[in-house]
Amino acid sequence: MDESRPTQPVRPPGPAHLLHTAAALRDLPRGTGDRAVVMTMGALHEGHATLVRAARRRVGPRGQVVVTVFVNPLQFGAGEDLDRYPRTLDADRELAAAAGADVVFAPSADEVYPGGEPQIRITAGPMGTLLEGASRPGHFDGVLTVVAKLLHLTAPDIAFYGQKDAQQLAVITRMAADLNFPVEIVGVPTVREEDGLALSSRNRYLSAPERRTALALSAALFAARDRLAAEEALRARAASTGHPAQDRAAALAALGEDRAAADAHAVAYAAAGLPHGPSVARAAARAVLDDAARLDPPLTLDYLALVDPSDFTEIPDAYEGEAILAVAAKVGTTRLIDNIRLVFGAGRAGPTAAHQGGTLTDAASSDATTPDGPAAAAPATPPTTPQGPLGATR
Ligand SMILES: Nc1ncnc2c1ncn2[C@@H]1O[C@H](COP(=O)(O)OP(=O)(O)OP(=O)(O)O)[C@@H](O)[C@H]1O
Ligand SMILES: CC(C)(CO)[C@@H](O)C(=O)[O-]
Ligand code: BAL
Repeated sequence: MDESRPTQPVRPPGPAHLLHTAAALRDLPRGTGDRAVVMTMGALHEGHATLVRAARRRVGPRGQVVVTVFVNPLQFGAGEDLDRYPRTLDADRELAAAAGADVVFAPSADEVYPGGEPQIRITAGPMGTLLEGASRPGHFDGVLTVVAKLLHLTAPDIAFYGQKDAQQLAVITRMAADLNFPVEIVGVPTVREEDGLALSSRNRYLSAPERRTALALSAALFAARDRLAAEEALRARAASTGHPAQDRAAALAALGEDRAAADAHAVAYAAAGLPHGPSVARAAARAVLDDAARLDPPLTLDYLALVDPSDFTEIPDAYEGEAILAVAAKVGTTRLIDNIRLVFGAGRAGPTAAHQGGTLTDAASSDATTPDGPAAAAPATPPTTPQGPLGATR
């Protein structure tokens, strides 16, 4: 290879190459580097762009980035928003190209399911029946079936998915490992609006008052994270003095903490040495969601769950390690989800965040210095511990 030859650009500037058929995709030359895929349902936003940039960065100028745009009927339940889901292919093509995509693959339903609904499907197993799977029966079977098909059609080396859809990322990671898909699955931290709302294509359904109410989802998660941080600090202070109850006032003053009820809870637990974190985190989040249920328009909670990232079962109070606090709720007719990663017990580390042009990106650890940086670039987590979503700091 002649190293002196320029390697960029691999694609002339302009909209990404648009392909509609499996045959056209099969004929697409692979180039000399890795191929990455970012699967979407379209109506692209900065969250998707972040995935595409992470993919481009990972494969480099010689690699190839394919974005799929397909609103998969199989993962929508009866009465869900399949028909009104936003379709904005021209704008998607522009956004994908600007973020570094070479190709947009936008097949029709007939192209993906030429024989109609497939008789044979992938099942998501027990994890697929919990949380999102409980609220949307069959959803993850539909997701995995189309993801498997799109992996076969696009034949990538690496596939990128957002941690905003934490359970989806977990079941896809599991499927790739359990069924020996020759692809690396990479999770990308959640991108948020400045005020905390996780970017989502469905946000465009929200009226201004509904959007204000919808802020309660992220606010609830941040409340849990902050309450946990305050409680940890109190416990550390109490432990360092050996007289927890007497030091309560000093500890609170040092922390600038003034929410009496939660403080009392934290200090009582600290003094008694009881298991603490999970119940405190749940209560803090629930308080915000309860308030939001009284707003106009109200938030209608579907679930708030604090789960083990390896199987999405609820964690016990004595739990230590990483957990996912996940929420789903409806505002008006719009159903939204969000989550953050929390760490309990000895392994607890402070959450971090990074700014990016009016959006915030949840970060996995203090070394996650760029919005879609190390966490996105890191290899996929082992199959039994899918990358959890991340504790956002605002
Ligand atoms: N805010 C976000 N941050 C990071 N990744 C995201 C974000 N929003 C979506 N993604 C990821 O983009 C990919 C495509 O998702 P999708 O097209 O369903 O977008 P969406 O915004 O989640 O849409 P919806 O509102 O329908 O849930 C998924 O891997 C998803 O997790
Ligand atoms: C992974 C996916 C593209 C499958 O339709 C979809 O569930 C999504 O956009 O998250
Ligand atoms: N973003 C997950 C796809 C869905 O809600 O159907």
